[in-house]
Amino acid sequence: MERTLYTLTRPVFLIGFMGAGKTTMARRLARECGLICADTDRCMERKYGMSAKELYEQAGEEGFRQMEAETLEEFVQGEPRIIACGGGIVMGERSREIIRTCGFAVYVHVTADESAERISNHDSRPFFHSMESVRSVNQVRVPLYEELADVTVDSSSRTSGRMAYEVKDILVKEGILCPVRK
Ligand SMILES: Nc1ncnc2c1ncn2[C@@H]1O[C@H](COP(=O)(O)OP(=O)(O)O)[C@@H](O)[C@H]1O
Ligand SMILES: O=C(O)C1=C[C@@H](OP(=O)(O)O)[C@@H](O)[C@H](O)C1
Ligand SMILES: [Mg+2]
Repeated sequence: MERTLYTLTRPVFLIGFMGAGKTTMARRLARECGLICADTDRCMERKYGMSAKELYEQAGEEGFRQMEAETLEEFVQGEPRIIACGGGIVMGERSREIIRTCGFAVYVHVTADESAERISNHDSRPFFHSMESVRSVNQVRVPLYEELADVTVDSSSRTSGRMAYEVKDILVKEGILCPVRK
């Protein structure tokens, strides 16, 4: 039996705190629907030859946000795709503008505590040196995620597979994800 393939009418941005499952869900959703997916971190890692955390440490907050904005700009110029954004992308004004004006934003919600439980290697992300730091960074960002969100999905007690189905349904209902053939 042939599966249904889909096309996107607009780029879809997955936003939310580290550990929300944006990267995992973007891949699942893309595989499930036959779509292209992209990840700001993976793209920057390929381009600059180092991990996102190393890039963050080397470029600093401002430099890293600038690189993210440039990456988003490239993504939105191409064919619409599912875009897993780095958790701090909302700290960049240019990135917020792109997310607000160029597509549909799905806020994948996770609590700071759940995020810390999921990320087994705390050395792989900035800000994970203490729970106070994780909580305070999250607190600053939540209003920005909420402001940009076209829709919010809760990742608590849900597998990435279930989340991908939930987001797929939402995107179909919103007319953003359209079946192309049986
Ligand atoms: N829905 C989920 N429930 C539990 N753990 C998850 C879920 N989605 C992803 N994870 C795990 O959490 C960690 C971070 O996932 P990732 O997709 O990299 O998140 P993000 O890109 O939002 O930082 C990974 O170890 C991943 O396997
Ligand atoms: O929140 C942040 O500032 C960051 C989140 C990470 O992405 P994920 O949200 O995909 O983990 C990555 O961009 C980098 O380590 C910085
Ligand atoms: Mg990610």
